Parts: sequence; C-alpha cells; structure tokens
Amino acid sequence: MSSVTVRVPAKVNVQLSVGPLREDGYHDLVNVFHAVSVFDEVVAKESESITVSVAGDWADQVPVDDGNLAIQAARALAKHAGRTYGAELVIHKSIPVAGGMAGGSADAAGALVACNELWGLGLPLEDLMEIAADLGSDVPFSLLGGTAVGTGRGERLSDVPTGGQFHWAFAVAQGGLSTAKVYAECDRLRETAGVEVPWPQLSEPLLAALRTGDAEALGAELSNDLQAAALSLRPDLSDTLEAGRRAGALGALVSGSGPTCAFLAGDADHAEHLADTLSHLPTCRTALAAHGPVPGPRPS
Ligand SMILES: C[C@@](CO)(OP(=O)(O)O)[C@H](O)COP(=O)(O)OP(=O)(O)OC[C@H]1O[C@@H](n2ccc(N)nc2=O)[C@H](O)[C@@H]1O
Ligand SMILES: Nc1ncnc2c1ncn2[C@@H]1O[C@H](COP(=O)(O)OP(=O)(O)O)[C@@H](O)[C@H]1O
Repeated sequence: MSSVTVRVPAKVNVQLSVGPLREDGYHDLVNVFHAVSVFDEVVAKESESITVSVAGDWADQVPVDDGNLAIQAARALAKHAGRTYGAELVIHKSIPVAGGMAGGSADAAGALVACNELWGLGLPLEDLMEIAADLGSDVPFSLLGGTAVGTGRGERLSDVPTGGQFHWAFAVAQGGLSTAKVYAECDRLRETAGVEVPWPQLSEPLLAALRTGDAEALGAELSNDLQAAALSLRPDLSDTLEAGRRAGALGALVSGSGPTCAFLAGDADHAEHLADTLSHLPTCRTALAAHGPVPGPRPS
C-alpha cells in the first residue's frame, strides 16, 4: 500500500464536569464526547522519514515541526512497533484550530490509523488507544468517535448509546484559546469563589436524552464547567451564545475549552438557519452546520 487516507471528526462536549486539580496538573473529568460531521482528512504516503504538511482554511495556524500532534503520533506508533518507519503526512484541515473541537487530537488519531495501515502493522484499536492516551487526553476519543463518556483525564472511555441524529451549528470565533490557560482560569475562579469542588457525576437526564434522541431534552441538559473560564478570558462569547439562543437554539454552550460555541438545533434545516444567522455576528469568524454522532477514523 503506497497511500492511506482517513477522515477524522471533530467533537463537542455535551457534558464537561471538571473535578479538583490533581497533583499531576490535570483534572479528573466526566467528559461526554460527541463526534460531529466536521472532518479533517489525514493522508499517509510512503516516504523515507516522517514529515507533515497542512492545507485548508486553518493551515497557517498549525505547526509543521515536531509540535504537530500528527507527527508525534506517527513517531509514537513507530516506537511502539520497535522499528524506524517513514510517512509523508498530508493534513487537510477543516476543524478550527485551538477552538475546543479537538482538531489536533483528530489529526493525531488519523495519523495513528493511517500509519498502522500504511506500515502493515495491524495493531488492534486497544493498542492504538494506549498510544493515543500518551499523546493527549482527547486523542483516545478521536480514535473512537460516536458518543462516549471519558473519565480520568478524559482518556478512559465507555460508549454511550444514542437514538438517532442530533443537529448542530458551531460559531467559530476569531482566534483560539489555550486549553491549559482555560483550565488554569477555571481553578483561579474557583479559588476566588472559595467553593469546594465536587467530584464530577455523570448526568442521568443527559444520558436519557441521548438514548432517546430527544433534542429538546438534550438542549436543556448541556453543561460545561469550563464555560465560565472561557467567558472570563473571552467576554465577547456571551454575545455569541445569546445570539444563538435568540435565534431559537434548543441549547447553547462553549465547546470544551472554547472559543467555538455550539448550538443544538431541532433538525438539519434549523441547524443551517442557525449557522447562517451566527455567521453574520461580528464576534464570529465563520459558522458551520453539522450532525452527530459520526464514527471515528477508518482507513480507505
Ligand atoms: C478541554 C478538553 C475537553 O474535551 O478539550 P478541548 O476543548 O481543549 O479540545 C480536554 O479536556 C482537553 O484535552 P487535550 O486538549 O487533549 O488536553 P491535553 O493535551 O491532555 O492537556 C493540555 C492541558 O490541559 C489541562 N488539562 C487537560 C485535561 C484534563 N483532564 N485536565 C487538565 O487540566 C492541563 O493543564 C494540560 O496540561
Ligand atoms: N495537527 C494539528 N492541528 C491543530 N493544532 C495542532 C496540531 N498539532 C499541534 N497543534 C497545536 O495544538 C494547539 C491546540 O489545537 P487544537 O487541537 O486544534 O485545539 P483544542 O485543544 O482547543 O481542541 C494549536 O494551537 C496548535 O499549536
């Protein structure tokens, strides 16, 4: 095989409950991931060494050196296999960068799946999941896709059954937010408020809404403990959330660490309408309509 192509979805977190700061600098989470139909494409071609190039709307914001998560993923896979392998990785980016939609994690997951195939390693998903967890907390979910609850750092995953499709609009903000800074701001706000941080709990009403495919109920249950921190760093996001609510979204929240905002719609037409409305906001770089859940990356 001389070339392998995979498509990898972005995510939105339909519940993100953040526990106290751990000694290792991470937080224990209840993180309900939901993969949506905004895809990066990762191509792996035969080559002497591991390299990456990036095309698409967001290409200028993505590192092409050792900081690129897809390169790190390919290297980690070669190390796991105990051999020196090469791959020319070509990423076509559609997932906003530093937007809270796990684009870097998607590219890392895509590189793992594509190189596993290109190099004929035949490693099972469980092995790829272990490598993924060392690359970043969100990378295991990017391999899995669908809807899943992540505990620990978010890397220990269990599938969540869903009934039917949900429709979304995403308001992509100008610029990005650093995940580490948003978690640090969350800690700062909590310390200032002097509240005891409860252990995160999975929401039963949220699970029921996902299982039954009830968009109205899901909209009412969306929650994100990082939202206050993202709004503290980017107050303009409140206007975006408010505009989406006024336009009839069933639910509105910051996606993960932001600054992308996610809006649940009643159906595909409603999602297109919301995206069109949001795209005209001064706080918004662009807006996308999408649906979920969608599967994780598979080689073709
Ligand atoms: C917030 C979330 C929600 O899914 O995603 P994004 O919105 O960034 O996409 C994730 O928790 C982000 O996961 P990921 O982007 O893989 O983060 P990592 O590389 O593992 O960690 C980056 C930094 O985020 C903080 N971090 C991350 C995960 C976690 N459970 N607790 C943390 O405190 C730490 O400061 C860490 O150094
Ligand atoms: N392949 C990649 N795609 C996007 N960003 C990457 C990639 N590799 C490394 N990065 C770095 O990771 C940071 C976070 O990117 P991303 O995963 O898109 O955001 P988020 O963590 O908010 O979901 C970026 O600012 C960028 O410097």
